[in-house]
Formats: sequence, C-alpha cells, structure tokens
Amino acid sequence: MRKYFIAGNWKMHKTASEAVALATDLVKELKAGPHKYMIAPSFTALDAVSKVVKGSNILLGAQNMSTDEQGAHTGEVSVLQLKDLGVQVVILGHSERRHTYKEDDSMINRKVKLALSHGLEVILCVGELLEEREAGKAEKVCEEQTRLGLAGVSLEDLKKVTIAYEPVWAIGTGKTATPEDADAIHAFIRKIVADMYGAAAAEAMIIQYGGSMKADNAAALLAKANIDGGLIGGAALKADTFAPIALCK
Ligand SMILES: O=C[C@H](O)COP(=O)(O)O
Repeated sequence: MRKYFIAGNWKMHKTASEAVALATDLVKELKAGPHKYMIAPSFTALDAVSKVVKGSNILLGAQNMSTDEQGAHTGEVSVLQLKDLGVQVVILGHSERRHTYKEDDSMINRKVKLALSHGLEVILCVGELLEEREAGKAEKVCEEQTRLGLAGVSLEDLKKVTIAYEPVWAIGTGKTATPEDADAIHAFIRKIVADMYGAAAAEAMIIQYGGSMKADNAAALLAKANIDGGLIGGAALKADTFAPIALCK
C-alpha cells in the first residue's frame, strides 16, 4: 500500500476553541491511519492545537511565515515564533498568498530557505491561473514557480520539501483537475525536480494535489502514479469530510 501525505489547510477558518475541537476529533479518527498527516490552523490557534496534536501522528503546520527571522515586520510571524509553538511544517507560496497578497517567487524562495535552515518541513505550492491554463502556459508557470521556489535549496534540504500542485482555478471552486490532467502536471514537475536534483531526488519527492479534493474524488486522484497526497482546504474543515480522505487506502 502506498503511503500518502494528506494535509489540511484550514485557511482563515475557526476560532481557537473550534480548532481544538476539530483537532481533537482528528487525533482520535486518524490514530491508526496509514498515511502521513498535517493540519495547518490559523496562527491564532497554533498554540492550542499544538497541545492537542503533541505525541499524535498529526504534524502541526502553519499557513505562512515571514521572510525574516525577526525585526520590524508589522503583522508578520517569524520562523522562530512558529518553532516556539511546536510548528513542524510550513505551507509557502500558496496561491492565495501569491495572488491576493502579491508574494513573488523571490520572496517565497527566501521563506523556503529560511524555514529549511531552521529545520521546518516545507510544502511549496505551485499552480497556474485559469487564463494561464487556457493560454497553454500551465507547465511554464509550474516550472518557473518550482525552479525559483527551490533556488539555492540543497539536495539534503530538499528531503524536507513537499510540492503541492494547486491549479488556482480548482481551489474552492468545486472544479477538480481530472486525475489524468493532474497526473500529467505532477509528472512534469517531477521532471523539473529531476533536472535540478537528479532522478533519485525526483522519485523521492512527494507531490500533493490541491484543489477541491473531496472524499468522492480523492481515490481516483491518489491512484495516479505521480500524485502522492493531497493539500485539502474546504474538505479539511470537518472530521467527517477529512477523515475519509485521510484514511483512504
Ligand atoms: O490549500 C488548499 C487548497 O487551496 C485547496 O483548497 P480547496 O480544497 O478548498 O479547493
């Protein structure tokens, strides 16, 4: 049986007490789960959720991080502050950060390198907009975001990186890439990683799919050779919609 990396990105949902309730349910439900798991609550709930997942098989993730270790960065959260709360994984370059908050590849790359230098795992998100897909540029966009996001990352540190392919037009829209289309982009991203780091590193790279992944389409997506897990938004907000994905065989 393949071992997948199933991650929940709770985005800007849930108060701390709601987050604790969901995390408590998930610790119970995923206890014997066969896969690797992560949940990423809002910054405001990290401390409380950290105490719930401690000692469980669920890693604690953050949804973003500052480019700098400390300093005059009003409203930002640093890698040291995340580590202080027990965060083990950080999602970087999510399309909502890229497109709504205008984070560019060089900023994302600084964050990737800073997180890795402090021993955090990174989920680096890449993915094209609808107009880019329609213009035949999906591969070009994913290649650029992968190459620029990973620039300067050593082969050793690459072991702590997961790539999440999230076609922006599929996020929160109910539209999912077909398993075949998603797999083709995943295979393409793997080729880029092979070109940058060699075949063994590319083979070992976990590439998650994200974009309206739900219990009823997860199995078909995860059956594809190049889809190694999921980064799940909407369906991660309830135990009874997340657990069936997380426990899939
Ligand atoms: O980080 C998660 C993705 O943006 C997917 O979100 P979604 O499952 O709500 O489409």
